[in-house]
Amino acid sequence: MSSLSGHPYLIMNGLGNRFVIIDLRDNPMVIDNDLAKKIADPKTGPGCDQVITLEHRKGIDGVFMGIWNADGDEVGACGNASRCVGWLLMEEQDESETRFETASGPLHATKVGDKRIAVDMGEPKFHWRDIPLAEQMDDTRFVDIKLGPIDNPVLWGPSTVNVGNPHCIFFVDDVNAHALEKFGPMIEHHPLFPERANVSIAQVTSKHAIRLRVWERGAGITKACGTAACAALVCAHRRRLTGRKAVITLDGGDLAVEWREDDNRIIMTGPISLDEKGEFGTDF
Ligand SMILES: N[C@H](CCC[C@H](N)C(=O)O)C(=O)O
Repeated sequence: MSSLSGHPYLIMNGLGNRFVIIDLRDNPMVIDNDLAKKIADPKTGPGCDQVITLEHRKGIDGVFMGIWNADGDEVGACGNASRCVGWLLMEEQDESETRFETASGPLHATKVGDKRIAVDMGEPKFHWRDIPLAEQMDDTRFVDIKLGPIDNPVLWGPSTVNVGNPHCIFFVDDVNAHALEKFGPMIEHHPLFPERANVSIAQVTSKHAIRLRVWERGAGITKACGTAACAALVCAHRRRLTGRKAVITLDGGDLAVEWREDDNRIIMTGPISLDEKGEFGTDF
């Protein structure tokens, strides 16, 4: 099994959501749980929220974007990293749009400005089996989740949605009034979510603006989460709290999200940043 020592990597971020991006197209290798954790942990590697790879995977045309959370688990979607990978491929191909694959399906990215990328994140899924939830819930706009030790009535009745990954969104009056670092992991690991969940608190400040804070599955509180921004917009619209377009303000900055009526697809637009070019040391 080839190692990563001496292999180059990029550090990129989307609104402070930090990624180590490794191009494995010329020397394919398996990133397992332990290696992903080692890369993501700043004590043992460059440190990041997610490890991202560019790969050629058997049976898949074009470039495949691999995604591993800091806890080492491989997942199917990462909105902020999708903008970064889209930008890298468009720079490489000298194009203003590009397509690439993920475990949750194909993505289409478009350059809409200098280091500003729009990604078509596909269609949301609301059926309880598609989130997935462990038991039948007929209205996933208001999920009856037993909060148990959290026991905070303000948090009752979150919305759930799958936007390539599972999300649970609590709508609150003030995002700063809730200890997300405490109840985030409890909901992430709640038995209602067999694949766990990304957990957000959303404060709707107008028909076209949402303030959002996120506890990411497998990564904890991050400065921004692109898929959570998409999840929050579609869930807010389903609850008649916003229109189909909104600016989502995360701790790290703003994303523009639109849930198109004509084709049911979610378009997420925001900045990217290339921060560093590095090389793995001999201990990899
Ligand atoms: N923690 C997420 C993956 C990364 C999502 C986030 N970084 C984004 O920008 O969407 C999950 O387990 O589904």
